[in-house]
Amino acid sequence: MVEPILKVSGLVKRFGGLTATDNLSLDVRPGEIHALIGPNGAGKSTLIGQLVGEITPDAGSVMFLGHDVTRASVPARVKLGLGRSFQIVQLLDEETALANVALAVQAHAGHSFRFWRRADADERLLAPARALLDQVDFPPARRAARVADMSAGERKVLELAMVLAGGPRLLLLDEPMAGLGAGESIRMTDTLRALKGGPAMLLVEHDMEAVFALADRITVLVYGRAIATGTAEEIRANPAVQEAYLAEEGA
Ligand SMILES: Nc1ncnc2c1ncn2[C@@H]1O[C@H](COP(=O)(O)OP(=O)(O)OP(=O)(O)O)[C@@H](O)[C@H]1O
Repeated sequence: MVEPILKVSGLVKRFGGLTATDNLSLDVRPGEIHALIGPNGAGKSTLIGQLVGEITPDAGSVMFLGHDVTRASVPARVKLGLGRSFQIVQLLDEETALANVALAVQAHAGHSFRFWRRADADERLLAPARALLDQVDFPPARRAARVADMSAGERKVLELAMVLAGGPRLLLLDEPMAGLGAGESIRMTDTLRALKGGPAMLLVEHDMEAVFALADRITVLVYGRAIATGTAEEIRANPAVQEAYLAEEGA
C-alpha cells in the first residue's frame, strides 16, 4: 500500500464542553485531492488549525510524510512541505503580480528578505516566478498590473502561485472558491485540476460543484466526526450524508 502524505488518527479537540474534533481519522494519499465538507460549525476550520499547527489537539496524532507533527510548530510543518492557501499569504498591494511571486520565490530560496525590492529585477527569481504564473494560468497581460487593481479571482490565483513557490508536498486549500464569482470559480476549478499529480491537496470548500468536480475522495464532517469518506459517487449515494448535509444544501 502507498504511504499516505498525511495521516490523521483519533484526533480530538474540545472547547469547553464542545467537542469540535471528535476522534477524527483521515488520510490524504500522494497526488490525491481529498475534499472535506460539512455544514457550518462541523469543525473544518478547527481541523485545518490542527493540521497547520495553530491549534493543539487534546488527543490523537497528525503524521506528515512519516513525521509525527502533532505538536510541531507552524514553520516546522512548512519546512517539511506543508503549504496553506488561502488565508496565510500576504500580498503586497503596491507591487505587481510578477514581483509578488518573485518575492515568494526569493523567500523560499533562502535569500534575505531585506533586499526584496530587487526581487523584480533579478532574472534568477523572475524566471521561476513566470513559470509559477504559467502553472496557475495567470494571464501574461496582467502580470505587470498592481495587485491593488486585481479582482478577487486574480488575487486568489496569485496566492496559489506564491504557495506553490515553496514546492509543497501537501496543499491545504481553505475555501478557495469563497468570494469568487461563477466564472472565477470555474477558472479556479480548472487551475486546481491542472495541478493534479503535483502536490496532494486537502480541499475545504462549500462550493459543492467544485468539490464534486475536483475531489478523488470526499470526507463528510458533522459535529466534528467523519460520518463518511468515499468517492463523489459514494458520497452522493450515502443516505447518512444526504440526511446530514446534502439535502440541506440542496445539492
Ligand atoms: N476557539 C474556539 N472556542 C470555542 N469554540 C470554538 C472555537 N473555535 C471553534 N469553536 C466551535 O467549534 C465548532 C467547530 O467550528 P469550526 O469553525 O471548526 O467549524 P467549520 O466547519 O469550520 O464551520 P464553517 O463552515 O462555518 O467555517 C463550532 O461549534 C464552533 O463554535
